[in-house]
Amino acid sequence: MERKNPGTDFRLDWFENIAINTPAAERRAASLSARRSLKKEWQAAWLLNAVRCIDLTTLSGDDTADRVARLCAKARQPVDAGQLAALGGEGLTTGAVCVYPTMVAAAKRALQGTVIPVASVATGFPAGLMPLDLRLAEIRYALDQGADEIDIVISRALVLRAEWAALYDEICEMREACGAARMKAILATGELKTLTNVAKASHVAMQAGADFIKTSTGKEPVNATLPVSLVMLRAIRDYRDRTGFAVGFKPAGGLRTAKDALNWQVLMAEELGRDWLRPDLFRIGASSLLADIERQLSHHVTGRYAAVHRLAAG
Ligand SMILES: O=C[C@H](O)COP(=O)(O)O
Repeated sequence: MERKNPGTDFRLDWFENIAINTPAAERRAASLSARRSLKKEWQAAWLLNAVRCIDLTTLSGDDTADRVARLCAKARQPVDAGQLAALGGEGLTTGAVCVYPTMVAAAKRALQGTVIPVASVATGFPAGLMPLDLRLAEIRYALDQGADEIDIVISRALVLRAEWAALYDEICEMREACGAARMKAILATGELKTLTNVAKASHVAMQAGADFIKTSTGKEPVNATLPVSLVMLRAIRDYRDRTGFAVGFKPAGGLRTAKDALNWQVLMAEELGRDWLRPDLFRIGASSLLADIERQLSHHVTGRYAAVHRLAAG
């Protein structure tokens, strides 16, 4: 996957005066479903779109090559073929799979013959508490194994100490190590304390050349939330207005229900427009979301068959 965001010089003036009004962001996020209800007949299409944007993930201490192979089989055919045909979604795959660096080779083998990218976490995921040279070496290792995309973690301490230039320099080095591979910067928002920090870290990551900004590792006590996502999406919009570059967004961690998949897509559409709802600009990082989407899709298929039978019966 080719990267798109060349980054910029460090521009503190683009974000130093940002101050996010947390209650206002929370109110806006909380009123999402009241403002936008998706028509039932369109829900299956939105759910299928969510599937093609999923980074199907396994990041467990007991991962094995066999588990990764099963995950990849699911990525190739995420929804029952009969259901997909009934809904007009033939050929659908997930957006990518996401694994630890030592599982990349197994994932590449299992995905041979497809164009499904393999994303690898790196840089000492999830905490990132390793010397920088080791974190950079891990990126190079994952690429050597065949990773197409790299999900880096940022140093939370640099955010908490407001060392923005140091954060920028570190992410630039990671960006360079990633070469042509798409780089997603995990902000670990649940550990950044304030929404203002989330906004500022988003700007720094984009200026340093992140192709995506991602909310969470899935390992923090609080993972993806709608208020955090709202703030990140507005930072993406601001960066696009200043530079012309569209940076992608990846909510991740704790997204488990079809309703989550719909809510996050509606938020994206509201803040950035429907054009952003495609795998090169939107991914959902999730290990267990697909099961609920499948369940909900099967209701849509059943509903459609019931309607056809009613019509046939006359
Ligand atoms: O990047 C993806 C996350 O680690 C997935 O988190 P999850 O297991 O809560 O879905």
